[in-house]
Amino acid sequence: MMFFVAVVNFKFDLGEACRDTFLQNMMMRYISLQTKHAVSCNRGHFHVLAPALLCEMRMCCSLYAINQVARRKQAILRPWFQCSRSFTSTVSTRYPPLITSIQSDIPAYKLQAQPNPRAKNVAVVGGGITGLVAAYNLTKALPNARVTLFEAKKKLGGWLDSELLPVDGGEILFEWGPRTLRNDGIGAGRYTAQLMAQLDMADDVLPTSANSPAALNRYIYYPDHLVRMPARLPGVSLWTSIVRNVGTVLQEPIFKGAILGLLREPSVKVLPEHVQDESIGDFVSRRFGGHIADNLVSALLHGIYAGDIYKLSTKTIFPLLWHLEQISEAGIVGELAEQMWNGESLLPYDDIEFTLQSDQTMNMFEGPMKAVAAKLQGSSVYTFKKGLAQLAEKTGAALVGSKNVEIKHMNASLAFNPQTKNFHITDTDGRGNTLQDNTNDYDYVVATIPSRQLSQALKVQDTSKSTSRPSPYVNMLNRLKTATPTVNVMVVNLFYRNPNLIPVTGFGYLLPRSISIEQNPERALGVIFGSETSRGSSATPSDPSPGTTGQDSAPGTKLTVMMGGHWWSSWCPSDLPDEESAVKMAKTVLKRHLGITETPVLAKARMQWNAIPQYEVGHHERMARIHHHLRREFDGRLKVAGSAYQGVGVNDCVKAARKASFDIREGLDERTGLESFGQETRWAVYKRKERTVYMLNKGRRKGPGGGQGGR
Ligand SMILES: C=Cc1c2[nH]c(c1C)Cc1[nH]c(c(CCC(=O)O)c1C)Cc1[nH]c(c(C)c1CCC(=O)O)Cc1[nH]c(c(C)c1C=C)C2
Repeated sequence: MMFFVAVVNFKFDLGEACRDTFLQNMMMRYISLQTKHAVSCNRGHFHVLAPALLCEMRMCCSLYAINQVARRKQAILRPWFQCSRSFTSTVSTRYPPLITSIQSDIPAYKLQAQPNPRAKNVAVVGGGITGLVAAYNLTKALPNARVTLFEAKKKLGGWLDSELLPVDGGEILFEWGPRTLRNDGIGAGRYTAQLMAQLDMADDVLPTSANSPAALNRYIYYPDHLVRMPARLPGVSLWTSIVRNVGTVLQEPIFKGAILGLLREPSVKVLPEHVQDESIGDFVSRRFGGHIADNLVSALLHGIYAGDIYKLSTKTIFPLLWHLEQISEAGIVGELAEQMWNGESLLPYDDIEFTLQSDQTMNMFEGPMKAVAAKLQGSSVYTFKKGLAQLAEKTGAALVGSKNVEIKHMNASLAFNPQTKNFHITDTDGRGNTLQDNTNDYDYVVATIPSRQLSQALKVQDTSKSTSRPSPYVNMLNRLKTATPTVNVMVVNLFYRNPNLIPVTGFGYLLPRSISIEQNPERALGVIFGSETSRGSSATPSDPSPGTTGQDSAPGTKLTVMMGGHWWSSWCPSDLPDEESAVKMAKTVLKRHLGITETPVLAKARMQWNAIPQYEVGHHERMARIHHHLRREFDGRLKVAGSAYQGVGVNDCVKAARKASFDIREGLDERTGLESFGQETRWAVYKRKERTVYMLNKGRRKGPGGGQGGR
């Protein structure tokens, strides 16, 4: 089945007339009449989304008619008026269930017959999950090249850190970093699923069913008790669910102002065009009210970034909301409701395009892909039997088994030679002093370390030292140094003998910023009911050994308390609690919030310094500038990937690693990993029922065979 989508972009500059809503409405009605489709308008741009059964011919006739009107109106719509059909009928077809390959009628991107001949020696700096996956993909994409992975620490895997500890009657797995992966089907998660297929990991997967309490029951602690967030209730009818959820919303103080906020949202004024970004706190307060921002959204952002909503960027973290505000007449809520009603969601066009391009390299994994897809079917999140670190271990093991890979445990320092376009990498002591200089030169480098570390690893060129003004190179290093700040999170893992310790079932709970200091002097961000999320979907309440999880062989209750994050950003490191005090603080939190007084059989804390990058207001522009610097200074031979840049989730990191290796294989030297920040996001519509992706594009794209993929 083939669907057409046409987007008509009227662009006109009316001067004062642009503010004339009557004129705009008149035009919208006319266009709508002609095209028989809904029209939206934003600052003089009219958008017509005309999907499905409308044929090209009729669309063109309508466009012709619109052009005529536009010309006739020219007298009124001075000083100039331009009507253009910017893009029509890019098409894709079936989107398959889960993560088998996408089929598309988009003119196929032609993979280079031979991999990039310039890429003979490639270095990957950083042995976290991004570095491991980048190196692994490079070995596949460039079978004749040498790939060297540099990691300063003895251990590979970075933040993926799962520890198996003995207790009476078995073993318990504690996670110190991320603990689950989101099964998002068509998002970044598909790359992780493909990696799992490559590594033959289907049997290691522990899925959490989307219908399980762990997936459906999410709580926020406010003001002094747990409040279940509205969602379908497990095991009851839809109507009962709705009635109970409405009851909760009307009764609980956490939702104060929420209904009014949603109702008045469509009438909220759009930000002036010159505003490039806004904090999530300000954005949500402006459109929905401060209560929603402080009580609900701040809790959500604690669970992902451990960050401050008044610093985090809306444009980077919620690009869709940012976009909808710009384009929608009916407000964000109306727009989202309409999309939900139509069974649609908007996705960044470039993401879909990359999926289509890179999927061509994945066709050989049909069998293992199906096994992974079957394992993930119906799950919301998943982990592995030996914890999330198993993903890093398996990737590392595949690298060790690969002939063209070498792993060097050293502090890499990089110097670029613009003449040869090579990087010279040396071993330093971390303060810039060379320890050994026995490494090769590298044609490409994938840097997966945080931006601050990268600025230290890139050697300052001699020429810049003599001048009084900092050179562009030094400017770049300075930008990198401050590009992405981080927060520290104290992670406390506890294991109790009693399997029925928690008063509710679910994923856990989060604490919003609005919680009083009396209720949270420890600055806890959230508590995870670990036994629930790591149990796996096969475990049921009727299991012979209740409380025994897929990861843990001893029955009991596993909890994780997370503290600090942005709350501690302004604290002096010496004022932060040590790990012993942190365990005590976590126990106090659990006693106050959940009434737990039992002594855990196992309790361990670890301060995760600089654990979570913060995409603060202006991240987009900062990354765009760094992209231009990297291109200019290194001719595209340095690509960046990892949580400091394109997304903090493991799925995002796996995707960024895949993209870096793809770009090197294809010789796309204009790309640095940050190129998407340098351009306006284009959007595609995904129709859930038809499993179809409609490509929308603002700018004209080159026709079949020419220019796809931004080459
Ligand atoms: C070390 C603490 C971390 C906190 N956030 C992250 C880490 C590593 C990173 C993170 N957490 C989540 C995401 C969203 C995207 C994703 O890949 O799923 C990211 C990037 C969501 C999340 N947060 C918690 C869990 C168990 C999950 C995943 C599962 C789910 O959504 O169901 C718990 C949690 N993480 C942090 C806190 C304070 C917290 C509290 C309960 C900080």
